[in-house]
Amino acid sequence: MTSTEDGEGLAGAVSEPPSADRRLGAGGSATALGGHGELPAVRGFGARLAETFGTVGQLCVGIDPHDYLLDAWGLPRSASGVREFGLRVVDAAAGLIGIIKPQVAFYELYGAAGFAALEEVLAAGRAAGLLVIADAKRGDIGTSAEAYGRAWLAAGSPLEADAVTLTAYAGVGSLTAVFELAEAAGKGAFVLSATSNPESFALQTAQVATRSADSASSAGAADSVAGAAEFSTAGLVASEVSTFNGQHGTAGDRLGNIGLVLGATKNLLDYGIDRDLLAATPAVPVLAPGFGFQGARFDQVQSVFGALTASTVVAVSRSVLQAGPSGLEQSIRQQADELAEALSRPAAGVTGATR
Ligand SMILES: O=C(O)c1cc(=O)[nH]c(=O)n1[C@@H]1O[C@H](COP(=O)(O)O)[C@@H](O)[C@H]1O
Repeated sequence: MTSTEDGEGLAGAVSEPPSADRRLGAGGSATALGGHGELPAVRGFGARLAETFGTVGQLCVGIDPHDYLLDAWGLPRSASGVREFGLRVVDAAAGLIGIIKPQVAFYELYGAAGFAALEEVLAAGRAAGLLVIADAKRGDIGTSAEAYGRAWLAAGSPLEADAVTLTAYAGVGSLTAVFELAEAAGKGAFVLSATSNPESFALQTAQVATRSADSASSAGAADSVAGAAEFSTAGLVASEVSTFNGQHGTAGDRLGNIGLVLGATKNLLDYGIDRDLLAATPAVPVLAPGFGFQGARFDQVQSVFGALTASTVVAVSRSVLQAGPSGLEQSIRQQADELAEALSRPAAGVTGATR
């Protein structure tokens, strides 16, 4: 009997079949998630995200305990400091907004004790009813990526979150097992496509050719020659994620379960991102960092994201966290109001920001 069969859960499994495809089967199975018999119908991450947008809005507060913020908050630069920092953000966010995004790097800094702190923050966020996006930016060849998926998304895993950020440098296909595991578990993932940092431009706008028939008819494709389509790297990632959502998920859900990271500081057209195609049902959920400290403003959301605006998680970290523990709640409330106000205005242009 494997540990998944005896109910210990995926995270502790030591002898499993070699591929997620085999584990999950065509439609997924409860065994893959450490359960028994048929997989119970789970609510998709896209559906849960859409509900959150409808009830508490699109703001996401990042939990990024930089050293200087720990100092300013009067907390030690240690695992107990980042634990306390994260738990205070969870307390302040609960009831005001619906999504948090702990930045794993600031916990990993403190090794095993940091991960123990992160486990507590993730659990507290989920217990408070928040959607928790673990910003871990994982990715690897398929078999290792699958283990990352289990670590961050499997029910009962110590690091269980509602969604995880992924990198697709090994190819979007290398993440298939994570996508399938996410779907089966009602979880989500956000794959880096056009990142907010200035260094991203050359790599993510580089043109790549593909002969994938699916890709050729999807987002980001430029003129094609004899079945080959030209994509930017960012556009290819977007296309493949969009294709996955189109072939999976629950019919009728407005949002797919697998999303993209698109930086708010970017002109998405420069990156080969076709917002209209990605917004077609099921729309690709977008995680959008880059507001505040990196320069983007809430009044630019509609111009940057266009048709994707209603599918976008608007993420802020330092610009909220700098308010300190005593001003945190007020700062979150204020930013949530400002964002709601900006999104309620009629859209002006759709050409995108310039940075
Ligand atoms: O995946 C992310 O969240 C992410 C992607 C990206 O393109 N740019 C980006 O800034 N991020 C993360 O979003 C957060 C931004 O923090 P602030 O600039 O303080 O709001 C950090 O945790 C980054 O690691």
